[in-house]
Amino acid sequence: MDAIATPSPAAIELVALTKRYAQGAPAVDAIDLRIASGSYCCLLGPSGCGKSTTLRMIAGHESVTGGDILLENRNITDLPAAARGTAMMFQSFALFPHLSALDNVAFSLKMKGVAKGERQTRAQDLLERVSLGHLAQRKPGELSGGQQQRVALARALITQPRVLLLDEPLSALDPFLRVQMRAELRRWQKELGLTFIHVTHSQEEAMALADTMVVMNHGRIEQVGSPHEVYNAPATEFVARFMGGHNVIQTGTGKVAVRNDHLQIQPTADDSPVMAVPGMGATVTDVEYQGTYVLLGLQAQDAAGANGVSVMLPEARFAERPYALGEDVHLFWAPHQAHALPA
Ligand SMILES: Nc1ncnc2c1ncn2[C@@H]1O[C@H](COP(=O)(O)OP(=O)(O)OP(=O)(O)O)[C@@H](O)[C@H]1O
Repeated sequence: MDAIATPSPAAIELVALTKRYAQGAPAVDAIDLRIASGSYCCLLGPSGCGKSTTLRMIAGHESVTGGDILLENRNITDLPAAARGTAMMFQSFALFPHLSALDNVAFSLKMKGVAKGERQTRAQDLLERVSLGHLAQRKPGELSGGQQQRVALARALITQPRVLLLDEPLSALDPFLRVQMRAELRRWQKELGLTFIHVTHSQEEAMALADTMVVMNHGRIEQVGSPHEVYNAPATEFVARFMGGHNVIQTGTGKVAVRNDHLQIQPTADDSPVMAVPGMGATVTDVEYQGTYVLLGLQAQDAAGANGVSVMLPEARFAERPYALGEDVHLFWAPHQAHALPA
């Protein structure tokens, strides 16, 4: 007997979800999205693209203008935040400064009328789980940024959510701690087996964390895919430019995106044939040493005219044959490394 393939229920499904604040373009414009259960999803995009509004609608902190939100096939669009099965972790952690870590974590159980003994036991268990059991009596001001983040996580988890929503959770931390806490978030998500939906404007953060990246622009979704898929085959010019590390080049048959480590250069004086592959002439305008590689800025003549492009050369390759400012070069790439972009 043939089994009918039914996709496993998405943790979260958005159907034509729309938010309009006032006249003008909607902040979120009829987006459709399925987020797999137990996955780490990052909503990514520039300021104002609608990613926080999307997260707040999922959380129930923002009303919906149109469309639906499903959590494991249950329509939660009109449910109050506390009844949805989601929990939110905020940028500044939003901990109560006058309460101990334990009381911060137990707070929502107190609001629900759970008896003191039980709520303290559950809060202590969660603090142990994030390795903070020994600091349960400290106030937030007596904890490091990373420790505060763990308290915030424990506080979000105490309601036993199916989906954890994180709004720029790392942006208040200094760069060193941010990278460290990023690894912790990823580890927690895997250990807990929960679905995380994390809003960020940082491509690097999304690439490091996500199973699925959702790149947004002007209230719409430009691309959904794994970091590898999005980085290696940007679907649009916006994605190619926003992700960075790509050049958008106008060829005779349309625009293509080529990663800057996939562009190759050769001195114009060198007679080795490069004509079989797409390419063009260019002049070196910038040489930036970056450690493991050297980033060259070039002014190239593509089909649309002068175009600034960048080429990343491994340090050893540059050392073998350094390029100087003002030098004329051939710029070329392998056809399979160019991704056609829609006009
Ligand atoms: N309460 C509000 N009232 C009116 N307009 C709003 C409100 N909140 C957001 N907007 C507008 O909706 C659009 C999307 O905002 P949103 O906060 O979702 O973007 P974002 O991608 O999260 O940006 P950021 O990274 O700056 O937070 C923006 O144009 C913003 O100005």
